[in-house]
Amino acid sequence: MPQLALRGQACFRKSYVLSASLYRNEMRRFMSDFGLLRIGHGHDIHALQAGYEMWLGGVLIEDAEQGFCTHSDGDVLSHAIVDALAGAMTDGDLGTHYPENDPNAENARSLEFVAEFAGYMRSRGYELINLDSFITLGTTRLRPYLAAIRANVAAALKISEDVVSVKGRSHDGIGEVGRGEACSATVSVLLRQEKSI
Ligand SMILES: Nc1ccn([C@@H]2O[C@H](COP(=O)(O)O)[C@@H](O)[C@H]2O)c(=O)n1
Ligand SMILES: C[C@@]1(CO)OP(=O)(O)OP(=O)(O)OC[C@H]1O
Repeated sequence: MPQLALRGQACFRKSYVLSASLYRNEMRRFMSDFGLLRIGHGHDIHALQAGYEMWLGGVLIEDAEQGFCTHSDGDVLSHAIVDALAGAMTDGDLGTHYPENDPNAENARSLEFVAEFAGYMRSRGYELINLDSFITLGTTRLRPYLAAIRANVAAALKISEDVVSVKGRSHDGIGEVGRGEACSATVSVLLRQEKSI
């Protein structure tokens, strides 16, 4: 069993017999060793339209015959990443930080939102432990692009590619994503908060 889980169990067992203040001390010690772990989820979906480009993780999907007709570049992966980070920090969502009526966000490269938001996250004392993601798209094979997307995301977040995963799914022709009418992304993140209680 990982050391973190063992320490957690020990804290829990002791909490039965220790007073509240001793329990708090134990938790303080646990958190100063490992920090507080926080999970975040992000999701986004955009319709696809002919005559528009498709950008995912800051990479132009050149094989895509349709793209996103949105305020920004519509990069669903980048949007879902910001939402996942904001969720883990309980700090609003994409639209709170990058409103749809903000002229600066018009035609923005959404990967820049990711880089900027990651800087904000660090300034608030959080560290990103790992990120896992899915892009779901029925029409265009993404595998040739996944390595470049992963590298872009890791660079924007200033973390190693070893802790970034970007996967593709087709949805087997089912629903609007499977039929190629839309493209979606889901993201999970784990953050460590350097904070004492
Ligand atoms: N747009 C996509 C979707 C999937 N892939 C790759 O194909 C594998 C099988 O996916 P299914 O959803 O069809 O079962 C998947 O693991 C990806 O590697 C892809 O490249 N582009
Ligand atoms: C990113 C923002 C802002 O430019 O615009 P869109 O590109 O429309 O994307 P969406 O995911 O619909 O909403 C979030 C908006 O805040």
